[in-house]
Order: sequence, then C-alpha cells, then structure tokens
Amino acid sequence: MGRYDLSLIGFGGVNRSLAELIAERGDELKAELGFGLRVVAITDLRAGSLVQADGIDLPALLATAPGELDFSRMAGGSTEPRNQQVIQDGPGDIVAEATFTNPADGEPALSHVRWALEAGKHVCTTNKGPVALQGPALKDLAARHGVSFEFEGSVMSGTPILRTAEHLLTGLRVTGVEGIMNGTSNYILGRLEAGAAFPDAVKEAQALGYAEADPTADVEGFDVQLKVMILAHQVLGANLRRQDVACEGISQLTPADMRDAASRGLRWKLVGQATRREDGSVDARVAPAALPADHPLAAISGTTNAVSFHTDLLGAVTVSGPGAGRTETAYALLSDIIAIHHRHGAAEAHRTPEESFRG
Ligand SMILES: NC(=O)C1=CN([C@@H]2O[C@H](COP(=O)(O)OP(=O)(O)OC[C@H]3O[C@@H](n4cnc5c(N)ncnc54)[C@H](OP(=O)(O)O)[C@@H]3O)[C@@H](O)[C@H]2O)C=CC1
Ligand SMILES: N[C@@H](CC=O)C(=O)O
Repeated sequence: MGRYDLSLIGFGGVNRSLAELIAERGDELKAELGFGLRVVAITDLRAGSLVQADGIDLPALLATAPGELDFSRMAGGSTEPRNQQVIQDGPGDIVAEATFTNPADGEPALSHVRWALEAGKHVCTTNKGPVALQGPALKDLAARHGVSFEFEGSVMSGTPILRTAEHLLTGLRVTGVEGIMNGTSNYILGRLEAGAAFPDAVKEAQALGYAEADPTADVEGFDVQLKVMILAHQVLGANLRRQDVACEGISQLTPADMRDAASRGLRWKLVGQATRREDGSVDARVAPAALPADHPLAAISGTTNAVSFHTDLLGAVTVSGPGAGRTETAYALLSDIIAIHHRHGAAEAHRTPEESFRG
C-alpha cells in the first residue's frame, strides 16, 4: 500500500478542509484508493511554516481555531511562511497550492507552482491565477520534469468540469462554451432577488467561504474572466490574455433590477462564454444577462454553477454542480491527487512508510 506526502501552501478555507478530509476519512480513502495521504508541511501567511517529515498530527492541529494557529510554537515550526524552502527542499512529493488568486499576475502562486515543478514535485491547485495566465507554460514545465500539474478546482470547484471536457467529449467538435462560473455572484444575485442589499449579500458569501480574499474579483467578473480563459484553452485550444476577454460584473445590479426582470419572466445571471468564430479566432466575454425562464442557465441558483459545451453531434451538453465552497473545493484537490496517482502509479507513491520517495 503506497502513500503520498503533501505540502499545503496557504492554510485558509480550502487547504484546511483538505486536511480535515484526510484526518476524518484517511483510512476509508486508503482502503478505497489503494494509497494513503499524509500532510508533512504547511505554510500560511499568518500561521507561519510547519514541517514534520514523519507526518503532522492533523486532529491535534485542527483542534486550534483557524485564526489562532501559530506554527512557531510547534516542533518544526517557524513564524515565517517559508514557501520557497518548504516547496523546494521540504519532504512533500505533492504540493497543494491554495493561496489567494491574483488576477493581475498570478503571484505569489505562480512562483509557488514553478518552484514545485522545477523541484520535480507534482502540483495540484485551486488557484486560478497560474492556470489562466501561464497554464500552457506550466504544463510544459511539468512534462519536462516528469510530474503532473493538476487544477480541476480552478473552474467550478469540485465539480469535474475540466475532466469532463478532457475525457468525455472526445470525438465531438466543441464550438463554444458558456456558463455560470462564479458561485459568489450567483449567490449574491439570488439574495438580491430575495430583496437583500448588495453589501450584505457580499458579506454573507464571504462568511460562507465562497468569496475571493478580495471579492471585487467575484462581483466585477474578473474571476469568471480567468475561468473563461482556462476553459477556452482546455476546450478550444485558445491562448487568451485577460484583455481578450471583455468583462463586466454584477456590481451595478440592484433588487429593483431583479424585480423588473422577474415581472418580465427573466432572471439576471453572470454569464461567461467563449465561442469559435468562422475564421477560427475565439470571441470571449463575461457579462450579466437577463435570461428567459426556459434558458438552461436560468434555473441555476445559489452557489451552483453550470457550463454548457456546444458540440456538433450532441448540441449543448450541460454540466452543473457546486461552483464554490471550502469542502467542495478541497474535493477538487483530492480528485487531482487521484489523477496524479492514476498517471504516475504506485511506483511514485511511498511503498512503505519507511521508504522515502526520493531516498
Ligand atoms: N473557496 C472556494 O470556494 C474556492 C476557492 N478557490 C481558490 O482556492 C484558493 C484558496 O481559496 P480559500 O482557501 O477559500 O482562500 P482563503 O483566503 O481562505 O485562504 C488562502 C490562505 O492563503 C494564505 N496566504 C496568502 N498568501 C500567502 C503566501 N504568500 N504564503 C502562504 N500563505 C498565503 C492566506 O493567509 P491570509 O488569510 O493571512 O491572507 C489564507 O490563509 C484561492 O486561490 C481561491 O481562488 C477555487 C475554487 C473555489
Ligand atoms: N470565489 C469563487 C470561488 C471559486 O472559484 C466563486 O465564488 O466562484
């Protein structure tokens, strides 16, 4: 029975939920998947760094409330988030990157991913910045170092939209993709429909763990812009820059707009889309749209997201599921680890607890 040792970079909602999942279901997962999971390093801006090559005692660590964690008080701990050192020289063989998404240049996550791949470590990430802005280059880097770069959670959280596109639409010509790709904005629109004030709805989404560290990215459409870039590359083979994706968010919409739309049988949704034009180029945009009740995306409510692939032989194929949430997104990381195992196999998992991966 093999095992993977994980380094968690950023210990906010998502990576903490991954640690909870491993602590609560580790044995069950081991029996089902055929390999164990151990967390050997964690870094976080506020908590610092913690490296324990024999495995961190997760139940003990998780007993401390998120805001009160201080790794410097623990064996193998320090006050600073020593990301580069932990990623490059630490004992982990898979790096789970879940720091904040930076839509401007992808940093510091982009460097975290590069350091890991260059050090011959697999990466799984829910961070949209590196994937949208440098995805093809990072995939090449991973291939050159014989490791995997997995990012299922970068679009639609734990809902397997990217693996559906990669594995289940083969043989079809996909001409475009459109969908509701941001849980926070869809949640806010629902709350506006119920009469809530915009700032209150944003605060609720933050408290529930759906919103970005800076929710401007959610409400102004930048988060969907990144997701459209990711899908356009995965599905249409297009390498779009942010400026190629016209972007308008939902911040101007009010409860009165919702009531007015409802009176006409419409619902406001934030829709992202990428469509191949006749000349082969791709038209991509993010904008609010008042959709008629019979539109496949009109009934998608709360943090549920949905993406429709437009295909030649099947018409529209629509996948819906959670688009945000700590646990849901932690599952995306687990699904990435499973994909790494399938690709690289038992040869890369520790064969016994005593045998070191790189030893
Ligand atoms: N939550 C969700 O529903 C989803 C999230 N994602 C993506 O997953 C990632 C993580 O999300 P989530 O856990 O919700 O976000 P959080 O803000 O809860 O967690 C991010 C953590 O990373 C820490 N951090 C920031 N910068 C650094 C750094 N340089 N070194 C070490 N740690 C750092 C933050 O510390 P501090 O708080 O002190 O800044 C925080 O603890 C984001 O990129 C997000 O876009 C993707 C899909 C869904
Ligand atoms: N803030 C994002 C999180 C997932 O990507 C969202 O609300 O969809």
